[in-house]
Amino acid sequence: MDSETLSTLNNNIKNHLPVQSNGLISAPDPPKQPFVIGVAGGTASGKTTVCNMIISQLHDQRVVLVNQDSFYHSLSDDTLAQVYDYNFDHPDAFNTELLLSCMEKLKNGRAVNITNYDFQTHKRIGPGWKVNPSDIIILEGILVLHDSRVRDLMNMKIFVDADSDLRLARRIQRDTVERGRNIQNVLDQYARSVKPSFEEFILPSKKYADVIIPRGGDNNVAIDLIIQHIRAKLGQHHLCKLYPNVSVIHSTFQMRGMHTLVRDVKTTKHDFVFYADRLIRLAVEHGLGHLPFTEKQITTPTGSVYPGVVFCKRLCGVSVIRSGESMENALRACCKGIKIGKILIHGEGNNGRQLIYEKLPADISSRHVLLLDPVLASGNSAVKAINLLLSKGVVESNIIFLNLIAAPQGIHVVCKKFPKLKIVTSEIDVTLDEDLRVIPGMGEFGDRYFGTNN
Ligand SMILES: Nc1ncnc2c1ncn2[C@@H]1O[C@H](COP(=O)(O)OP(=O)(O)O)[C@@H](O)[C@H]1O
Ligand SMILES: Nc1ccn([C@@H]2O[C@H](COP(=O)(O)O)[C@@H](O)[C@H]2O)c(=O)n1
Ligand SMILES: [Mg+2]
Repeated sequence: MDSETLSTLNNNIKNHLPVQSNGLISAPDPPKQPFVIGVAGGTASGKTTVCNMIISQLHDQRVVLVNQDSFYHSLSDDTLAQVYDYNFDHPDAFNTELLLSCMEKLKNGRAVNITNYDFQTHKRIGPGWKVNPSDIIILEGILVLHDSRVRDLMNMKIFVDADSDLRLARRIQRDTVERGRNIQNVLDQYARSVKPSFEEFILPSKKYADVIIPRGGDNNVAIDLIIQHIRAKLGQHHLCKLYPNVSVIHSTFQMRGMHTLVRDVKTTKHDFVFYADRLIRLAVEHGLGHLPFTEKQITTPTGSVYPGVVFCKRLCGVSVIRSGESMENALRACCKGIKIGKILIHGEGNNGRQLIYEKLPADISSRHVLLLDPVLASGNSAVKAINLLLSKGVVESNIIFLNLIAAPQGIHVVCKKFPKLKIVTSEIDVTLDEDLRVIPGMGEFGDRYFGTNN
């Protein structure tokens, strides 16, 4: 790339990002994308039944269901003449390109038109229905976990499992009643293409599932867990829309696994520290990603020019004693020689919080501050700590508040009072209990981390 192209490229990037008065470029916020759940499984395993149960129990218009059936290719008259040879369970039976483009549009906040599919005429039938972009998209169908491009759109992958004899029995019953078939048609099609394709394409896709639901719609425990998870996601989406400065680290099942260990009351101190440290490191890295940067072109050992950026240097950490101190090592590991200040606030419940101790860098007003506290509960201590930083001259928009978990109540309190500050957390919990403890939470973080609990 010549330097002119490079400079045009840099200017193009720069023109789309907020540039501060000091020339620093602010890191862009990723768009808040919907949470996509894929539900696969063999025919008549109960996919549609499970999805309908989830949707009716959620009773929330922010959830939308998209069926892979709507993307079956319509059969031409020639193919229709030999429909008994046609394999409706092969990946090629679907217009996956169209499905991908519809899902991409929905993910990017655009409405799409989706046609219905008629299992009797084997054709897509118009005019279809308008699907609005929603916070949760459930994509259901036999082969939704088969294609890696479709899988990559998903945040959660479910496989509905059911015994194959039961599936065949249900299919015979359903297809003779609802899909205009007779028993012989169903049995022939099952032996010729449904069963072989299940074994070749559908069953192997089970390995990609994050959650397997044995016994389909009869498995109320699994369905309840999924509903709880979706409710938590909906609450999170609501808060992130309300407060654009709240950033929740993208949830992966690795992260959920770490949260499961850290939150589990049975986890030993050793494991708690190990997994809390992993989560803290992620929160710190994510928080650093929100700092502004300056551009810098460098030359690589191959003689090529690389349009790089330089980290923001005027940084400091401030830990809220004691649990915030658990985050200091991760910050030091990421930012060599970083200055770290401390604040101790005392007080419980809704009664006034008191500042007991503070030790902050003398030049803190000219720095970006990473405020460290693993748990944001009521927000009372956070408000006290942030007010102290502001009284020292720190610019509100230069504060990034790093947490592992945050209660919605704490987020409301902090974001309403300090709309320019950024909160970075790895999970938003459900609520606070009457003692202002985060629920489900992880208990007294400091005690568990430093081993001072009983
Ligand atoms: N748990 C269940 N108990 C009894 N019948 C069920 C159950 N789950 C599904 N069915 C029935 O089995 C048939 C296939 O279920 P469906 O949800 O359409 O499966 P899929 O979408 O996986 O093909 C339907 O007629 C449905 O009513
Ligand atoms: N024209 C068609 C299209 C599909 N099928 C069968 O439907 C099954 C997928 O739907 P499920 O609700 O059972 O998941 C699939 O196994 C196809 O064989 C069909 O028979 N005719
Ligand atoms: Mg179905």
